[in-house]
Amino acid sequence: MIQTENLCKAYNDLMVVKDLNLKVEKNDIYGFLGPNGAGKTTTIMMLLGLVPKSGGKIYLLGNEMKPNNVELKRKIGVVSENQYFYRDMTASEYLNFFGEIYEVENRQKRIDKLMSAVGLEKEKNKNLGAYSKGMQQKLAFVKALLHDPELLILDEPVANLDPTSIKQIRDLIEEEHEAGRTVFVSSHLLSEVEKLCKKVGIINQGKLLAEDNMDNIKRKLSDTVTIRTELNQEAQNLEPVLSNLPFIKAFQSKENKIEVQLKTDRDYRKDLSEAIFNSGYIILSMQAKEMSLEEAFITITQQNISLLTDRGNGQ
Ligand SMILES: Nc1ncnc2c1ncn2[C@@H]1O[C@H](COP(=O)(O)OP(=O)(O)OP(=O)(O)O)[C@@H](O)[C@H]1O
Repeated sequence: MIQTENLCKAYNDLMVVKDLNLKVEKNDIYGFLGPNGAGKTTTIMMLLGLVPKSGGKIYLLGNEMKPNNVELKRKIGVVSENQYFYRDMTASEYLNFFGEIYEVENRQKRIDKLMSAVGLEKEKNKNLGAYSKGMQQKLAFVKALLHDPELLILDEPVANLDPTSIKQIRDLIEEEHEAGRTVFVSSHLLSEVEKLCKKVGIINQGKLLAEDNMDNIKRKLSDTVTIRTELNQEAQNLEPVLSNLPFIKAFQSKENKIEVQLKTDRDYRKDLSEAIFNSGYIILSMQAKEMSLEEAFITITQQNISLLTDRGNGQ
């Protein structure tokens, strides 16, 4: 759906995107992440043909992207940080204007459905000049989806939104994804990305450092997983038993709760349960404390760790 090969961008002598090899598959919801100034917006602008690239290739929907490829652009829906609106038009006039240009079938029905999905059904006759930032952003979503694009490219799509609106947009993205759309989304709101995206790409200083599904990224970053277990009685005799097991790297207990660090070369939870049970304890609950996307993001970007060495792309 989106593939870049050694994509580069230089402003004067400064390389801000360096040999970027992205791969977004059909029907992915792909989170494109990176610290401020990492090169996300520049990359998105190049994908859309709005900023010329300095080198490399871009393929969208299987075709090489050329800035004047109008047919290809029609298959893409875009929400960017700064949208331009005609302030004197009502939302309804604005959407009908674009609906006509895109030749959207059942236009009014589609507009009504999308406006109601983002909670703007009662605001459709209001002038856009009177729309708040959040309302403008939701309207940008409606416009992006109006023509049934195959690919959605979203740059900070929920930046101005309140929690209820964020959920409306998340639900809408999930619904559109289930209808077969591929979604490429850049956002600093990592809790949202974590809820929405299966796969993420992380860039830092213009270079791709990681591109994988979230679980693989977390696993690659950590050689242990923390398991918290609650037992039916105080864990006083367990330490000598568990500390001797080769798959346990650390152990601590307090009253009837224990916390162990398990190796991650395979899933050792069954082995742990058996060892605890054979020592005469009953497990009341067991939880894995997962690394959050935020922890993974900070580790990768602050230490500039590349998880891509196995892809042989030299990054
Ligand atoms: N028109 C421009 N001229 C010169 N340098 C630019 C221009 N646009 C962006 N840059 C530089 O390119 C780098 C990447 O910027 P970009 O906006 O792509 O980052 P970003 O990852 O989207 O950041 P943020 O999360 O802060 O929006 C930054 O160092 C920025 O200063």
